[in-house]
Amino acid sequence: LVPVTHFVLPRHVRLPNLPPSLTATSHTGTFRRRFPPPYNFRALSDPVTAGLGGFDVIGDGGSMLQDAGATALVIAGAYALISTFDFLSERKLIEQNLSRKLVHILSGLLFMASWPIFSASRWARYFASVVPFTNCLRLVIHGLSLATDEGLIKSVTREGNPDELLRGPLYYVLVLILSAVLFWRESPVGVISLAMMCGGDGIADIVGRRFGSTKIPYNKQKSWAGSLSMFVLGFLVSVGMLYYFSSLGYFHLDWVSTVERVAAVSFIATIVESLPITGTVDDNISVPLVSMVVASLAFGY
Ligand SMILES: Nc1ccn([C@@H]2O[C@H](COP(=O)(O)OP(=O)(O)OP(=O)(O)O)[C@@H](O)[C@H]2O)c(=O)n1
Ligand SMILES: C/C(=C\CO)CCC[C@H](C)CCC[C@H](C)CCCC(C)C
Repeated sequence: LVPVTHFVLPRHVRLPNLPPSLTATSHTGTFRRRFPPPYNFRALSDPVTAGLGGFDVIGDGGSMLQDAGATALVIAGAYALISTFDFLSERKLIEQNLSRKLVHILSGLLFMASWPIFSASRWARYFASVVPFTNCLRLVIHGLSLATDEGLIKSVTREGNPDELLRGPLYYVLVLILSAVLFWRESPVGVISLAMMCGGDGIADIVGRRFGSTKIPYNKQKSWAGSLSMFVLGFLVSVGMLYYFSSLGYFHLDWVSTVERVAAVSFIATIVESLPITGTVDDNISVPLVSMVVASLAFGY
């Protein structure tokens, strides 16, 4: 017998007295069978479930409007973030490299944090991807010196050389696009990979440059302090972002095994970041891609 609450609760709510493979869908009054995945989370946010914590309040036309508005808002946010760090480094309130690393940490994490303001539509992830895509165009245009934007160059490059825009920053925004399109807010895999690239890799530089006097034996460019801080912050940011998305109802996690799996991903990503391969493959490629592979194996897609 199906309790009446099944029809009034938000769609994503998984009722405790149902078998794990059943999810209530309130708009039709029916139940959608989902095959339980072979891992410890249940994705709850596809077109069936809704954005903003599960309520699809405005229908298809409204979804497009919501996504267009969200895209505009996040593009403005990205512009404001870069301008703020340009202002701070211009005024010498923070050094250029710290500005670059704070942009590295904040832009991807804030981008990911903005995903719940997009609708439940299947197109929402593509609307969201427009944000890194516009930044990708911006990097290519300025990287090729087709236009000049001193603010962008100051807040995003190491030495103020436009060429640099076509390396680390460009790979970074491409990874944001890949993660949004492939994983979106429905899988822990993308969330963890971005947390490792943004939080983990970003803090390794900030801490390593300041406190990294003891170098790693196999890589004199990297330090124990940098790598340890990457492991700890990558882990904490991953768990924090997973908690954020799961508390909004996008997936359910078993926290004990999640913590173990995230620790394993953080450990392997940290090892990869510490290897003397930076000249061959950029950290903004190796760290998120390895995290994606390991998190996919640990959690399933
Ligand atoms: N595990 C790590 C990582 C980084 N660092 C410190 O941070 C600096 C920059 O490291 P990294 O980001 O790998 O260098 P780049 O590739 O030059 O910079 P980016 O990836 O930001 O372009 C290193 O020289 C080192 O002082 C560290 O001590 N330990
Ligand atoms: C310095 C960077 C990488 C080098 O390791 C980061 C480059 C960042 C991009 C130029 C800007 C990316 C903006 C994000 C796509 C959106 C941020 C939105 C948010 C709401 C601020």
